[in-house]
Amino acid sequence: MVVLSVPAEVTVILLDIEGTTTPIAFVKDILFPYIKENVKEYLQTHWEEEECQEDVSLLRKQAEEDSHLDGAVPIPAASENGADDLQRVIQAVVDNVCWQMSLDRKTTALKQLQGHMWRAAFTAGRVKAEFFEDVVPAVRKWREAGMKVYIYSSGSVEAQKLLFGHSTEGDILELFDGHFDTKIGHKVESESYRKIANSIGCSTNNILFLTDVTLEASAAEEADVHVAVVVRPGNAGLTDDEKTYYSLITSFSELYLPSSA
Ligand SMILES: CSCCC(=O)C(=O)COP(=O)(O)O
Ligand SMILES: [Mg+2]
Repeated sequence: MVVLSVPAEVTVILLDIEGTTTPIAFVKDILFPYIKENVKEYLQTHWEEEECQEDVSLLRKQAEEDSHLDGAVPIPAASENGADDLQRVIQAVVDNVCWQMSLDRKTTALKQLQGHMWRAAFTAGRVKAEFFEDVVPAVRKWREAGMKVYIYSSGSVEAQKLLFGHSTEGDILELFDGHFDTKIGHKVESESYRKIANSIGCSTNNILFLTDVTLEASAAEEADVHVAVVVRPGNAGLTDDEKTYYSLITSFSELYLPSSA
């Protein structure tokens, strides 16, 4: 087995979700279709609720920022002009969500609505999150060795908590010291990793970030965070240069912690 030695200065392991702890297929084949199939009905049922109105406002603001993009879908403001007008606005929100999802956008607005929609599916037990089999045993071992373990995903913190709280391995939320999402900044921006270190109360070089996306690894590395790229079945392929440049692991069990020896 290949072993990657974790530098002694590392005290925090920061984990991506999709493609790292969880198969991309679970997100693409279960979580995302749930949104596409249910978004219209969800909006119609919850439209009058404050949370739903906040989600729509955020999506409308994002749509304004996106107006220069090819295919962008504007969301008009709802007026008092009756049911037809309301249906027109709801349809625009649906089209905007579907357009963003077709590009796999990671906007905070999209992720916030998705998190709220998944709540019903997870809490009713209709969806259970899946993890690669090495994930839970490794996280337990790291914690026993004194590591702190955090999550950093584009999925909203609320969605992350649903995922780890309702999984095929039960509720494993207690295994994590905290969660970060795009509210702290995007995963392809170095500044996000500096802010995460600051929020945890450590230096960036105390963190090891595990992700499947090399753009994220590169941003983290620029902030002096240690990185390893996780290669899982179903993940996007890496170029030869990326394979040479990055430390690669195919299972969390390949990480060797000197402190656990
Ligand atoms: C509960 S997280 C849902 C997954 C998701 O929406 C997503 O965008 C995953 O992105 P990641 O940053 O974890 O690769
Ligand atoms: Mg990922």
